Formats: sequence, C-alpha cells, structure tokens
Amino acid sequence: MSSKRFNSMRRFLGVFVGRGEREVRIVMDSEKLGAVMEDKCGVGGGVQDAYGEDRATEDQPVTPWTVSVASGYTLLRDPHHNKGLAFTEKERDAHYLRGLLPPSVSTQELQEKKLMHSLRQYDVPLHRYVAMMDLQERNERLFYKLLIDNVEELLPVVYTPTVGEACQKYGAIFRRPQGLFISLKEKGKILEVLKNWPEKSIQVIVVTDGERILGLGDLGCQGMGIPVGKLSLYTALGGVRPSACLPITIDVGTNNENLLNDEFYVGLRQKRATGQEYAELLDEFMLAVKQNYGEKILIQFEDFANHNAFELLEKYRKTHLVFNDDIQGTASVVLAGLISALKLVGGTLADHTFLFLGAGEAGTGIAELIALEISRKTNSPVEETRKKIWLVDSKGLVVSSRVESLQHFKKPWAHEHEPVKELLDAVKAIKPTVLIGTSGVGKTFTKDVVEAMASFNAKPLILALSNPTSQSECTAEEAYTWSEGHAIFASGSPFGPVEYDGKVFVPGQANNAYIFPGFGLGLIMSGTIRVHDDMLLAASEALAAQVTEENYAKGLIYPPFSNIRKISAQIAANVAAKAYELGLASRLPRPKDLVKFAESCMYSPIYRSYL
Ligand SMILES: O=C([O-])CC(=O)C(=O)O
Ligand SMILES: [Mg+2]
Repeated sequence: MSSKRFNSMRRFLGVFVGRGEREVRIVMDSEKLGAVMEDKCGVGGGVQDAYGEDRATEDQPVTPWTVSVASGYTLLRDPHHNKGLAFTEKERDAHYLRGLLPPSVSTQELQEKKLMHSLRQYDVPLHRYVAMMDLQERNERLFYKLLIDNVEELLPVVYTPTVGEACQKYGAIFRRPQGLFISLKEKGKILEVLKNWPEKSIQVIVVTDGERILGLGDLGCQGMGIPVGKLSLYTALGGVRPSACLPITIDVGTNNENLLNDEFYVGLRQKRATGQEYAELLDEFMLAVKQNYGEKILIQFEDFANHNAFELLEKYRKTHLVFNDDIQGTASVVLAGLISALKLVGGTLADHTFLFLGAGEAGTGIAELIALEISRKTNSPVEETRKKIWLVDSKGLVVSSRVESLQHFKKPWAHEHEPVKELLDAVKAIKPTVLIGTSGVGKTFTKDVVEAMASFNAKPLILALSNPTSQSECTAEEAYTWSEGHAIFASGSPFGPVEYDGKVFVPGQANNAYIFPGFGLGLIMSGTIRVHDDMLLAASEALAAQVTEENYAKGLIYPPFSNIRKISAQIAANVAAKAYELGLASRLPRPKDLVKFAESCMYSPIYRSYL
C-alpha cells in the first residue's frame, strides 16, 4: 500500500468494537502499534502504543475499547499525548494537526516558563490548584514536568495545604473524573466498575472513604482530592508512571450535615454506613482489586477515620499488599526526622522521652515505630521501649487507670501514672524531650506549652504534624519565638523561613510525602507481595541519611524537597533491599545496584517524539 493511501486509511479507519451497548472508535495504526518493550521494572513495560506509551502486557491484555490512538483534533484533546504548541512541524504534518494550532512552535521549557508565570499571577491558592488540575487534564507530561522542576513551589498547590480546601469545595470545582467513585450503589458490581477505568496496568491505588480528610474531618465523597493529590506525588516524587496510578473514593455516605444539606454536594446523601454493611463493601472492593490487578497491586489507605484505619490495615495486611499512609507513612517520616535530629540534640533515641498530643492513627503509628526502632537498637522488648513514650488524647494523659475505657490501639500506651487532664500539666509532669502533635486540632501548642518545653530542654524538639496549616498545633514562628530560638521544629504543612533574633530558621516539613512515593516504588520495582514493619524502618533510615551538614546548619532535620527524586530512589532501594532480605520480593534475580535500578524505573515527563 502506498504510504499516502495508508495515511489516509489510518486517518479514517474507524473500527468499532464493543461489549454490551458500549462502543468506542479505535483508529488502527499497524505501522506503529506493537513495539514490544521489555518489562524492565514492572513499573512500565508491556506494549508501547503509537506514541510510546506503555499499554497492555501479555498477562493483562487491553480490553478493546481502551486502545485509542488519536490523531488530529482528538490528539490535542488527549491529555496523555497532547503537547500543545510543542508539536514540531513534522509532527504537525504527520498527525493531521496543521491549522489546528497557531504557527509558533514552542519548547517544553518555554511552556513551563509561561505556565509558571501565569500561575504566579493568581493570589488565591485554590485558583492555582484549579489551574494545575486543568493542566493535568490538558497536558499530563507538562503537568509533571512543571511539578518536578518546581516541586517546592508547587507541592503546596497540588497537595497539602491547598488540597484540603479543594476537597472542601470539591462539589463546586469538580470538572471531570480523575479517579473512580465506588459508592454503596455499586455494591455487587465493583469488579465491573474497576473495568470501566481506561487504564488496565494499574500498580498502585490510593483509596479513601473521606471520613477523616487531613485534620478537616468528614468530607465524604469530596475526599477524592486526596487520592488524586497523593498519586500525583507517586509520579512526580516517586517516578511511578501516571497510567499505573488509580485514585479511588469509596462513598458510604457522610455524617457531615453541612455537606448533606449542600445542593452542590457530589456524594451519596445519606449517613455513613457502618458495621457489616461497611465491611461487606470493603471486602468486595479488596477482592475485586486483587482479581482485576493481581497479587502485586499496592493499595494505599488514606484518611480513613481511626476505627476503620486500624481495622482495615490489620485485616488486609495478611492477604494484600497494603500500606496505611497515615499510620505507617507518617510514622516512617517522623522516625526519619528523629534519627536525623539526634545529630543536633545528641544521644540515642533510647535517651529521649516522647509526648504526643493525639492518640489516633498518626500518634500511635509513630509511637509504635519509635518503640520498634529502639527495641531493635537496644535489643530490648518493645513492651519495655514503649515506656518512654506517652500519649495525651482528648481526655488527658493516657494512663493505666483509664485502660478499660480506651480504644484497643491506645491500650499499649496506658502507663502507670496519676491522671492528668491538660497538655500543659502533662508536659510539666512527663518532661518530654520531644513533643509531637497529631491531634488534628490547631493552636494546641500554646505559648505556655512551648515555654515549658524550652525550660527543661536546651533544644526541645517540637513537631506540629496536623494538617492543613489551619490545624497545625503551632506555627513555625510561634515555636521559634516562644522557645527563644531554641526549638528544633518541623510541621506537617509547610511554613516559610522565620527570622528570630537576627538568625534565619528554616522549618522542615515532616510530611509522609517524603516516604510513600519512594516506599511504593521500592515495593513495585521489587515485586514485593506484603509490607513488613522493617521496611518502614529501612525507609526512615534512608531518608535520615539524606540530611546534609548544610541542612543541619539551618536547623533542618529533613532534606529539601528539591532533591526528592534522588531521595525517593534511595528510599526505594532500601525498602527493596529489605524486601529481598525478608524473602518478600518476587522480582528475581535481584538487581545488583538497587539505587540505579530505582532511578532507571522512574517515569520521565519529557516529551517523546511521535515520529
Ligand atoms: O496529606 C498530608 O499532607 C499528610 C497526611 O497524610 C494527612 O494529614 O492525613
Ligand atoms: Mg493522610
């Protein structure tokens, strides 16, 4: 066939395939489809489509309606392949784009420059968020290139804290689905719902039921912003390709009266299902996910309320590759900060006394991992090492006289002590060297609390972890001012540098965003089938090792996010190494240099040539 004739055929060869009433047009391009790529990392792999994207593998054939090789106007509307003005002259000829674009040809760098310029025109953070979501829906590679190259500036836009406001207003800003909504209406049909998602080679799912979105409480179905944001970070920070990431929101109703009465609310208008009804939906979901994507699919639980978070993790960690970011990711990032802080405060972890405000997923998760690390390092039983760790909840210090009425996850922390109601009194009684806020309640580290910490510690370690910024236990400025410049401070939401007494302090961001992208990459690239607590310790150690003398000099206990891909590769390598050591990694033979391997697996957002 002459190439001219072939080209015109390619343009018009619309093949209709369908299942049931569903029909989708596929444009066949036999010249370019089918270059088999080595499935090197398990992160990409499979067959490349006409534009070099990774598609189905032999194990996971593409169902007919998902192959779409676009050209012309459709190509400009396809966010996975669109390059906008960066289509070259030759590409414009080859893909029927002539006349559909203005004459100027741009580079990806120039596009970035223009976008950063226009983003900076918006004063309202939510407007920047919406602009970034629009970009993601228009030109995915440019979105990731921009995010990777400007990570410190854009993380607070697509992630915490702005994503919190986006969830609160999700009904008003919803445009197009960025993930799957699985509600009680889909009970009995979840496997079918999963098949509706256009991408088939999914490697990581972030799922929420919206009951505890950051420190903002029950946002029901509007919690979708969280899985979407977390998975953007999986790609930007951890290098997992976007088409392998699936955000899911499970909607079992909401107890948030404001949302139930909001005419723009997008979720089910009913009170939350609980008990057996909830458990059955989750069971069906977990089963369907494994059935559809196989044993090695990573499921990250995010922002579930305490009672469900612990139960789901406990239940499914034996049968699935599951990771709870709020319990385990937060624990790992905080432990990393504590390990690196030892360089500034001296001693070993075992020499310190820890007091938490907040005894939920984050608080008890961190406490348990600290106890485990000390137990490993000192060869003492974890029941012993827990004794230097104290928790305060809404009723006061967690003590043994309260044990009967405590939720099960608080019981291990009910030590012998007389009852103490207020945080300030607990600080004075316990005299902790480290104070950690995980209660989701803002402004609880008062001037008195911080002053008390500074009165018996030369360098009090203060971590205000609750998100978003409005829920932070104190601000960076408050911590430095009230401790007269002595505090070592880090927070879950970002704060800018603070000048106190002629010195500039740079607060670190103790956010699980440091951990989960690299952690997930490590699991995926090694084909790990179960998460083990020792992998969390391995991730913490890798992160702590990335803090430099220059960072310490500024009071930082975390490395800057600008190096995050390098850091993620180190975390991934340490996690994978531990998985191999524990016999939980299925990719054999083990790659020799795991750091290099992790780097080689990472998705690059640089445009590909379509010629
Ligand atoms: O999303 C974040 O910034 C950290 C986190 O997991 C939470 O606060 O629930
Ligand atoms: Mg979370």
